[in-house]
Amino acid sequence: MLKLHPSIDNGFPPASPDFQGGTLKCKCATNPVTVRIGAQTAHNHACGCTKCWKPDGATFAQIAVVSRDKVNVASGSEKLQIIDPSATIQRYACKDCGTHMYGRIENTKHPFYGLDFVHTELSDETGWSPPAFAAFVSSVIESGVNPDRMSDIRARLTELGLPPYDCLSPALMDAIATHIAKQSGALPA
Ligand SMILES: N[C@@H](CCC(=O)N[C@@H](CSCO)C(=O)NCC(=O)O)C(=O)O
Ligand SMILES: [Zn+2]
Ligand SMILES: [Zn+2]
Repeated sequence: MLKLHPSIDNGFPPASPDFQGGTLKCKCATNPVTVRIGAQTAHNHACGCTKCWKPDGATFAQIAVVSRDKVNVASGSEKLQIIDPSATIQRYACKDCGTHMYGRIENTKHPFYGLDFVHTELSDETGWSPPAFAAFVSSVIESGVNPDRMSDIRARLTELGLPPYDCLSPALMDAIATHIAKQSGALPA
């Protein structure tokens, strides 16, 4: 079977009603970085881009957003470093194991400002929002996936209930464009 991501390949449970979050833990056996997420996530998706963290051997990342005020580093903050300070999403990773613990947008004008990006499979809790689409699918080629595999990859994503897109989902792209149009004055604010 074509493997995309360990939390996606066998299907995924639905979100639990009233789920209140959980604790993300990096892969270090000792002194792990832990991050408390105090709310349910939204817009969970598989992401094929080169920037999102993927577990060993995975072709896709799984990534969701949550309000930045619900994200708190609980332990190991001294091990966190920003992978690329110039990136739109500043990804805080564990220096020792490389796991990305959260990604933060500091540009207050960005459509997603206020939302942090997190990988909920790093938590032991169940009940997180499941992935609902696949983003930046063509970008897996940038990581070395043979382009000849793309139709099988898209077919498998579709079979799993994750419509494949080469940027974000239409709903998110519309939300981004609406935000930009309101900023420019093309639409009323
Ligand atoms: N082809 C590029 C695409 C990278 C990209 O634009 N990634 C998106 C989605 S990440 C989560 O969905 C993005 O918003 N990136 C901003 C950032 O990473 O700072 C590639 O694969 O590298
Ligand atoms: Zn670690
Ligand atoms: Zn990504």
